[in-house]
Amino acid sequence: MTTKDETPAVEVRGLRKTFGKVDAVKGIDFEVRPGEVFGFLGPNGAGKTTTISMLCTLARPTGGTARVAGHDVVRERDEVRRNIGLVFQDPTLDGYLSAEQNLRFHAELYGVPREVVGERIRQVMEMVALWDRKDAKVMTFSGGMKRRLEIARGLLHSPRVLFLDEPTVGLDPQTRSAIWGYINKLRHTEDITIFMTTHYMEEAEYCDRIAIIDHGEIVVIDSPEALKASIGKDRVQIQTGDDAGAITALQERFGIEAAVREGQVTFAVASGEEFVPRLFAELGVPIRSVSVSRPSLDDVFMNYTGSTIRDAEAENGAATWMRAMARR
Ligand SMILES: Nc1ncnc2c1ncn2[C@@H]1O[C@H](COP(=O)(O)OP(=O)(O)OP(=O)(O)O)[C@@H](O)[C@H]1O
Repeated sequence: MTTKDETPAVEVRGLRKTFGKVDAVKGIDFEVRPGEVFGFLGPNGAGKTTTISMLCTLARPTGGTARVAGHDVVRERDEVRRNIGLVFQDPTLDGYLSAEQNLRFHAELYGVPREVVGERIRQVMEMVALWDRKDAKVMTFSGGMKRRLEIARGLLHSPRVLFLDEPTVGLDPQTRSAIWGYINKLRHTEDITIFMTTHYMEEAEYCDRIAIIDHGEIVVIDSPEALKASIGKDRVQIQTGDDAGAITALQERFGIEAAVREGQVTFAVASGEEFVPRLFAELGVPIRSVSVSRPSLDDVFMNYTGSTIRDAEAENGAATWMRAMARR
């Protein structure tokens, strides 16, 4: 029998952070299991970076506790730091050094034993497909290459938990999907837990579990599949010759609220495919086409927070701007 360490990789109880009058994180609780890819999904300003900063010992909690790799982030800061790797939004690579020199510098900081450092550098650089560029100065790298190098650097000292704050923000879709390729590969090659933040729905899909965070609070935590299933309804979109008539008929005959979205009459219904034959038989308005789709994480976010992630970002952006103006 193998004895697997089941200490949670991250354990958070009542964690809070306030900045003056701003309650950035309002007392959150969650656990991340060893080996999980766990995502924090929320709009800009939701409190994701503040949470990750506390977990990485870069910001001191106002209240509550957090343990990472079994160590308290306030009382055992050094142990936490030894056990984590960080990839943050702002790059901290030295552009004048080569890719390999950047990693050597980091290896010294973290006390990676000399006899293994060369091999380990090669291993992590191969993982992100940068080994053939090891001698190039980092200032010649594209944004995507820099992010890949940062991931390699974050892994160099074989951390137990890798923290990624918006790992693909600002990158083009192709590079984003390449970065995800590397992250997925990691789960097989390294014995590691990954904690990441994102405001991209499609990225949250790659996580084993996600916590949806809004206004400093966790609204719900589960696997993307379970969250989508929890909505319990499919999205049906129809094209008709008479949208207004179709909306009225849906209300009168089926008691369904529908609206025009993206140019099509759209509504939610349990077991969409089974509903379609009834729709054709009973709507009384000609239907040109119909599509049924499973709920997306967009629908999940909307269901649990009452707004779309984009609307929430616009609202948070306005609030941040107003606070900044008030401080002037
Ligand atoms: N140093 C600070 N001083 C004052 N307010 C802050 C500070 N850092 C964050 N905040 C505020 O705390 C709230 C949460 O911010 P945070 O950066 O954690 O959000 P986020 O979800 O990570 O968003 P983003 O993706 O934009 O970083 C916001 O209202 C923000 O304005």
